[in-house]
Amino acid sequence: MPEQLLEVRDLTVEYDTGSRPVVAVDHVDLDVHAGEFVGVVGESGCGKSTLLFAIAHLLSSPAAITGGSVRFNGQNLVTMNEKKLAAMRWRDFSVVMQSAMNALNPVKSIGAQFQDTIMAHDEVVDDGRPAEVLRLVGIDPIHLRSYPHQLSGGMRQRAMIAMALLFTPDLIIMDEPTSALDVVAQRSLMVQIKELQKKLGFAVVFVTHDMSLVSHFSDKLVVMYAGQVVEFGDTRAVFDHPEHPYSAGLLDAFPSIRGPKVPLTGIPGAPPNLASPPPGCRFQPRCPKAFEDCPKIEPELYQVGAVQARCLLHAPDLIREAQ
Ligand SMILES: Nc1ncnc2c1ncn2[C@@H]1O[C@H](COP(=O)(O)OP(=O)(O)OP(=O)(O)O)[C@@H](O)[C@H]1O
Repeated sequence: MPEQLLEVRDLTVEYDTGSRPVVAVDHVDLDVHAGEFVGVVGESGCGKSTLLFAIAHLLSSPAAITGGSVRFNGQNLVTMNEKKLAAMRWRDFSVVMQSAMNALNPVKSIGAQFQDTIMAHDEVVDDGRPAEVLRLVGIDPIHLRSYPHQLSGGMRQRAMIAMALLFTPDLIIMDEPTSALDVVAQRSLMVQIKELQKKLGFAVVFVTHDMSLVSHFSDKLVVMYAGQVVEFGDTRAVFDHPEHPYSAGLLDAFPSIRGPKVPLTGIPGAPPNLASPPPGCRFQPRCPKAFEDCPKIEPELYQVGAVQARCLLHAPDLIREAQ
């Protein structure tokens, strides 16, 4: 078993809205091992981005971590001071956000921005490193002299990934890094991220709406619903046999590129307001398998074979009662 890199325990994040807080991340546990590719999926508003921001300690008001820990290489990022965190960001873990390509400074060349990142750390970096990381992501190093507007969207996104690789971190956190690109550019960037990951050995936590992307690229899958993890396990196991009706619904809502043509069903209704989630299981108002206990009992994450699922269908006590 590779070493444990990231250990998230009981992590809770709330947005202070003045009235009832919005609990966007609710007691989430997550383990990431060295070199692993973990996909995080779920509908819009289920807390995926908030979880990533919380892990990287990049949340700003009105969001705040109200409980839990994020241990990275054994150190708790939640209680770490900003100076220590700043030294770790880029060097030990980097973050590539959804609109990363717009995160580049428009009035500075790519090379100058790479230098700024290097200068912000005490690490000694080889002079040739900026050119090397650009080459790694398939961009001619001549573009170190280019300004962001001189690059295409895909190239800017690649440049951000190159920046994330400057110090070869142990972990790269990515929030839909390919969503602004066309399908062809999206695929080629994903293939490249995967190849780099294999070559350089970093772990990835990757948020996406796109089930086909995670099916091809991630080792482990986290399915989130209404701020909670509802299923976690090997991607293949979840795809072959989803144990939570929400995971099954998500899978049925996406077309298979190569598989047989089947009608897409989708999930009726919409995710709940996280300031006042429904009682019991949060998915029960939309669940095709809901039964009388579902609005009454809050399910835990139950071990079901190789995966974990937050569904009363797998609650050991209820299964025993039903027998
Ligand atoms: N500033 C805010 N104030 C109050 N609630 C917020 C705020 N920002 C986000 N939220 C709520 O937090 C929840 C989680 O949002 P988040 O952006 O993390 O979800 P997501 O799964 O990443 O969505 P998407 O896929 O659309 O990016 C949502 O219900 C959202 O309404």
